[in-house]
Amino acid sequence: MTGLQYMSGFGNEHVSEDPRCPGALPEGQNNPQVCPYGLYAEQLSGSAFTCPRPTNKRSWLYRILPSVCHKPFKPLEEGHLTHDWDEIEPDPNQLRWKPFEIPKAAQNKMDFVSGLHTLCGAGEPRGRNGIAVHIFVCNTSMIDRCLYNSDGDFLIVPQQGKLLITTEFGKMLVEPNEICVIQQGMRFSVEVFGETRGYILEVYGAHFELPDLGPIGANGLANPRDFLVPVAWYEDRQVPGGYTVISKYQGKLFAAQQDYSPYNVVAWHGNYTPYKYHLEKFMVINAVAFDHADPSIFTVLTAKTTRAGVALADFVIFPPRWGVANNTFRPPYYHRNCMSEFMGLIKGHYEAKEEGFQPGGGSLHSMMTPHGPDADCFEKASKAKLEPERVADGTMAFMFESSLSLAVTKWGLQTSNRLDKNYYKCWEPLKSHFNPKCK
Ligand SMILES: O=C(O)Cc1cc(O)ccc1O
Ligand SMILES: [Fe+2]
Repeated sequence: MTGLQYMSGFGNEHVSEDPRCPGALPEGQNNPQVCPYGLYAEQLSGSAFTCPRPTNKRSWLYRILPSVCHKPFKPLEEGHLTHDWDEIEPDPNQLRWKPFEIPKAAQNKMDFVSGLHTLCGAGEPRGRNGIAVHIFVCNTSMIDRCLYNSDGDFLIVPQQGKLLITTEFGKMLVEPNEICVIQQGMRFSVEVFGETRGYILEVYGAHFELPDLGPIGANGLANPRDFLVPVAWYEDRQVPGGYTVISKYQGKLFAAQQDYSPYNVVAWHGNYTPYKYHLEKFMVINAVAFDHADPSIFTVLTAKTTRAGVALADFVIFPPRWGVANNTFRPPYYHRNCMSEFMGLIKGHYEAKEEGFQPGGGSLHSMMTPHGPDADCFEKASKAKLEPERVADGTMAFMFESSLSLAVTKWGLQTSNRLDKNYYKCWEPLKSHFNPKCK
């Protein structure tokens, strides 16, 4: 498991062959009349054929059988996925969830697919414009079944437990404080090693990119070379009982049977791949004179819309760093935003809320819903001696920030039973300090 190899670079063109079959990649062309080792050639397109070069994405897979060899798809009643954003009346309140419960394997075996729960989202996969935030909780590995998402890309944030992810491109081990992206159409299976939980940002109709750096320059934030891509790995495995290929298609799950493992890609090349990234590698930038900088300085990845500077969704982290700003209220400011802010916590505490916001839980501050530091944080930070100080050591909070107005699902508001009904109370003790006679 630890011996896994990766190739490095964001969005690069890679070539990879399983070392058991040297020369499996055709030389100089994609579709020879007969491929080396008798393999089938299959293209996986991640962008329209005609996209301009910087956004054109595709990979060529050389496999034992083409993916088309399967029985018909049938609806699969499993998990708690939805993109029905009208299940329940809208709720503009500040929302906070206690850690989502992971079932015990002895009582309720759940794998990555059956443990998917949609929490909030907007838009829809058919129009190729939207996002969803899902929580996954599981205790069992996916055995002889794989998932692919026809609707969009999954950015997966494990919070508890490692994920050993087998993909058509090879294997990746993704631990808490790492993230991975499995893009539209890529088949994958998740092995787990105990009670496991995490968050997923799904985007329909866009792929994640590194943010532009503007005046920061040519380096910084998430550096391209720190993104890791798996190397080709295959198994030539017949599965007489039936292997189940699950497709998330137009928001619903469908299952098709086939009698072989889909991880039969002996070699591949291209720039459309899954990848992972360790959040500790993020080169943090912060204010070094005065004021609190907007959290966009912490953007790891962005899924853009066609409106300049407006993200379908940004993945933003709050990493350990130095706080040194003078004459400044250093925690996040009070805020009303034309974007939606979903936050999660991988470990530790979040500086604006020492209590109540826990690892494995979440919060949603919807469009224009006021939010900011709780009363305790305000009082402390208004009086703190402003020395250089480590902020967020040993912690990792993150935000999915979207230009869409997110609806919360019935599971989120009711069935999960994790909503913190007292969240609003954390601001109640804030009192007026106004004194017109004293500046
Ligand atoms: O806690 C939040 O709401 C996220 C957030 C953090 C920050 O540093 C500044 C603005 C902001 O919305
Ligand atoms: Fe905010």
